[in-house]
Amino acid sequence: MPFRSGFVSIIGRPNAGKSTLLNALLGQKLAIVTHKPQTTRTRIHGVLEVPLKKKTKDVAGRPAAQIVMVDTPGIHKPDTQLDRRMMQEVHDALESRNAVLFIVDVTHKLPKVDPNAAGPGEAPKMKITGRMTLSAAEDDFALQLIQKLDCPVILLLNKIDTISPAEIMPLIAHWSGLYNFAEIIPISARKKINLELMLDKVVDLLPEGQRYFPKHQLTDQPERFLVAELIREKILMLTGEEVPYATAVVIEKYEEPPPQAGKPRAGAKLPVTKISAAIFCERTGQKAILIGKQGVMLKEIGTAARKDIESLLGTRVFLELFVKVQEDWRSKPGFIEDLDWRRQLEQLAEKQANEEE
Ligand SMILES: Nc1nc2c(ncn2[C@@H]2O[C@H](COP(=O)(O)OP(=O)(O)OP(=O)(O)O)[C@@H](O)[C@H]2O)c(=O)[nH]1
Repeated sequence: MPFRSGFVSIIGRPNAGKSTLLNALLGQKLAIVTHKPQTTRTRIHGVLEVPLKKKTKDVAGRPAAQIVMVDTPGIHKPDTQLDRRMMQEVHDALESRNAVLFIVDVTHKLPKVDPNAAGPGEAPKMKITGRMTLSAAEDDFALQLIQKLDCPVILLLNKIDTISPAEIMPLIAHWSGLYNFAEIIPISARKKINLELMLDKVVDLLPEGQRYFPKHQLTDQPERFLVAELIREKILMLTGEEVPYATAVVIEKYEEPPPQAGKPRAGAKLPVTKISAAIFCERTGQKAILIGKQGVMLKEIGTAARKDIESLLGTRVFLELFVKVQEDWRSKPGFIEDLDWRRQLEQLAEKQANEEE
């Protein structure tokens, strides 16, 4: 069977489980996951190698494939310049895709379909009331987005580990009335339920083609930016209210250990990666929270992040964290552009070229 390849974007509203799905498929933590909405800020490419499944009497078989998965920020109504940037990331991720996975959280209450809201020939609109307002508006917004796409969309009903099987059928009926999905698959990203089935269906939708990335490359995002995300994840987990949303992390120094000749001796200490990172917040009050009494919070963030970074890099890590105030950075397009890891990568390359001249 000829090899297949293609780009597949994962979209859905905040907290639907996009990053959990990406990590579950890749078998490695690539995207940060927290219970707080809007954890993911930029597009992340995860490169997934899907092995050939031989056809047998009971199994339909599947060609081998490379799926470039694109995780996106949650679809939400933009309030700040940063939100607008995040939504631009979603739009970009939907450009020229082979397929889209639209993921919804089955624990959210269903919005009602309003038969009078749509004109003749238009897609049904949802009736949005009371406490469902925000989440339903976000699903509605997502539906409007996918209606403009010309690639197949698979609906993933995520978190089925939290509901009874009897509750699944009404959900399928509800969603199939709203859009002509290529497939509707109930899954649990956390418990890895139905992910193989989902991969079979995705590969089915891909064209024949060669790999976009080398076989063992897991992501297009260099390690130093994954490191920044791991630090941001700890801030999201350990601080509350506005602080996580007003925080950005920039790696200022990243010194990898020199390459080791030959295999390390048994019992030898691992080499050290030296990393300095700036944590930007918007106000001095937030800075005080991030540092904590006698630096306790910053120490906790650093210790937790260091452990994860060490397991990502496979080295020991010396991590220095600094907290800096950049007033209202979420409203400053220039600063937000500079935070984009692709932009930082360009700047680093320029700096390196200048140093070499
Ligand atoms: N019970 C259950 N929880 C899940 C499942 N998938 C994700 N979650 C949880 O839902 C929360 C949000 O998951 P994320 O993967 O960060 O969601 P996201 O859609 O990437 O969120 P944003 O980055 O905010 O857009 C986390 O607490 C996950 O552990 C699932 O299949 N079952």
